[in-house]
Amino acid sequence: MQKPPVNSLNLDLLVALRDTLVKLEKEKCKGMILTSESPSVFSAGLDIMEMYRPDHNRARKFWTTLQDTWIKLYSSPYPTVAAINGHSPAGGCLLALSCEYRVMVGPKFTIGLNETQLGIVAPFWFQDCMRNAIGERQAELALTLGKMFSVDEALKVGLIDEIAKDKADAISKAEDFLDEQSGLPALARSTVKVAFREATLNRLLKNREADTKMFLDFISMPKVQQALEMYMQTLKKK
Ligand SMILES: CCCCC/C=C\C/C=C\CC/C=C/CC(=O)SCCNC(=O)CCNC(=O)[C@H](O)C(C)(C)COP(=O)(O)OP(=O)(O)OC[C@H]1O[C@@H](n2cnc3c(N)ncnc32)[C@H](O)[C@@H]1OP(=O)(O)O
Repeated sequence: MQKPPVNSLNLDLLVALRDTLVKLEKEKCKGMILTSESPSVFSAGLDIMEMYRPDHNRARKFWTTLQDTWIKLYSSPYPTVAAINGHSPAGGCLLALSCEYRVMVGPKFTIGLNETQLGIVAPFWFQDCMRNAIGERQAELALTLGKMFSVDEALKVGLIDEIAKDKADAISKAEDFLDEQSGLPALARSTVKVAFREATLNRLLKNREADTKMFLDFISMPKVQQALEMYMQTLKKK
């Protein structure tokens, strides 16, 4: 990802990500490493400006493109690794959680689904991804608190799989994971992957329109708009 300054996921970046994932699958990609060009941010999550005083049609397109991107990434037949070389809050954490393996550069960055802290709610499929990675108990704690994990905490709870000392080390560890996968029969590998992920995927696939409506209704609430405005101001003042 290369959208300065913080790889916030706006409609344009989501379209680019989705189209890349479609292309990789078509071209029978053997494996993908998702990382960031920024030295300190993997992705700042959803672009707040897409949710603040939105145009209804654009907001709908934004959300359905996010759903498409997640479905493609989460169900990709080829192996996927997130080389998390910077902070990874909210939607950034979702991208990392949707890969099969996570290597994060330590020690100073943070990762987590922090939505509760912002007065918004992580959608059920964000929550499912966290639950699948760290288990029911830890996911409930993390999501109710909107906890941002340090790299050490993330490893301990199973949110990431390995710590790297810098980006090059993270890429090298990610390549080791892909090398290991490349020795396996591809169809057997992807069938097992999709079987593990099917229930989570189907939950969104069967409820896409309801999920979209919930998002649109949620961001139309004056209280949510107020919370987003205050949050944007805090970020800008900083
Ligand atoms: C009741 C029923 C409910 C049902 C629920 C149904 C639906 C749910 C509805 C909605 C859910 C929506 C889900 C949202 C998930 C998200 O992803 S929300 C986004 C959360 N992201 C964050 O909280 C991260 C915020 N950013 C940061 O913490 C920091 O920027 C950083 C990533 C740690 C980097 O810090 P750094 O110091 O390097 O940079 P700056 O903070 O100075 O930022 C630079 C620049 O970028 C702007 N910016 C940062 N983050 C965002 C963002 N997410 N979107 C837009 N813009 C962002 C920041 O304002 C600075 O701008 P500048 O001052 O103009 O340079």
